[in-house]
Amino acid sequence: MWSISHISDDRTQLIRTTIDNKTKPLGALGALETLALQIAQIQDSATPALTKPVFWVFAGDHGITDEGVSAYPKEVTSQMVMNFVNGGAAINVFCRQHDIQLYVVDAGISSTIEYSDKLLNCSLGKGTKNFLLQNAMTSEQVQFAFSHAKELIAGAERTGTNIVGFGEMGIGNTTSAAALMALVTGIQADLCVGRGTGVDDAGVSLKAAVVSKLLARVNGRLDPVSALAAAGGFEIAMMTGAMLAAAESKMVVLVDGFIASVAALLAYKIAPAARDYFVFCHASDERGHQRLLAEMNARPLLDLGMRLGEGTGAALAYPLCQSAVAFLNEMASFGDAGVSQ
Ligand SMILES: O=C(O)c1ccc[n+]([C@@H]2O[C@H](COP(=O)([O-])O)[C@@H](O)[C@H]2O)c1
Ligand SMILES: Cc1cc2nc[nH]c2cc1C
Repeated sequence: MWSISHISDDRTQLIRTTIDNKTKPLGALGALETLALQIAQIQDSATPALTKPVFWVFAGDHGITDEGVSAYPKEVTSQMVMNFVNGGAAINVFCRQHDIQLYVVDAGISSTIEYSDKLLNCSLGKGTKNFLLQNAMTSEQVQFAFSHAKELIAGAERTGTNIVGFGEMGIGNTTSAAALMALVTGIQADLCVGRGTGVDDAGVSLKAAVVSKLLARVNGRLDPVSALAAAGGFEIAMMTGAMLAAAESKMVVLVDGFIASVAALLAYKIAPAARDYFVFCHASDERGHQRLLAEMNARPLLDLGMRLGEGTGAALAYPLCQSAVAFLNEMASFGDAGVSQ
């Protein structure tokens, strides 16, 4: 289904030399140098440009909330969707600040809402099933999620977008994400769960027990698509598909926090070359995130103690991508500036 090629190595030496010849001590722009090289490789160009950034916030409800795994009621998912539509959430603020186009996607929330050009209907159902009792969704729903996501990316590509970010909103989704992480990596349940929206120690233990029960129900590890069917969220399945589709279209993919990184892990397990297109934007405060990033050998750009989701960490990293491209294109070399090397 996916045709994703590794990023080009053709110009790597040329770009490295260009970066090293800029008027700065060798390596002094640190992670920004790695980022500039990655973007240049993605675009197979020594003079990359970022055009028409687009973010999507995928929202979905989770049957696992019946187990009391979140600090907030599940109604908050739909209420926050209206907040996104009205422009009042953190992600709205950061997208406005950085001129990023933002769309909200109903991936499968339980309430009925009015769709518009900014609130898109990709609903796969009125929330997932409680994954302790049965699979969260069917494998057909996973495939629908992937094809909806592919269409969203194709639409953005047609309008000239080459950098995208994905956020999510779903009360209960840190438990779903932790379950997916455990299912595809084999990492033990208590290392995958965290406080999410702010549960106490007993809540964290409950989440670990929920994930352990799920592992017992499905008899251990699963491939990424089966894992999504077993314990996924509609928004996580759609983010996974969108990351794969964006990699297929050679876009820069801004990866947000814990839940988005689980989607990135699934995408990477489905098509390892997709990893080349991922910019890991921030280290979330969610406990399993460091361990998850290590699975992908990822070093995040920012560490701000954030744990909000919505794509907020990714939006904050967008100007760093702009800076990386700008220094590569605009900084003088030692030769140009007459500075001794
Ligand atoms: O992105 C993160 O790292 C992150 C970490 C903790 C919580 N969240 C957000 O909080 C919600 C899920 O938390 P919970 O406790 O309901 O599982 C969901 O809407 C996520 O966007 C997000
Ligand atoms: C208010 C609120 C906003 C959020 N945004 C993403 N997850 C969230 C969870 C809550 C509870």
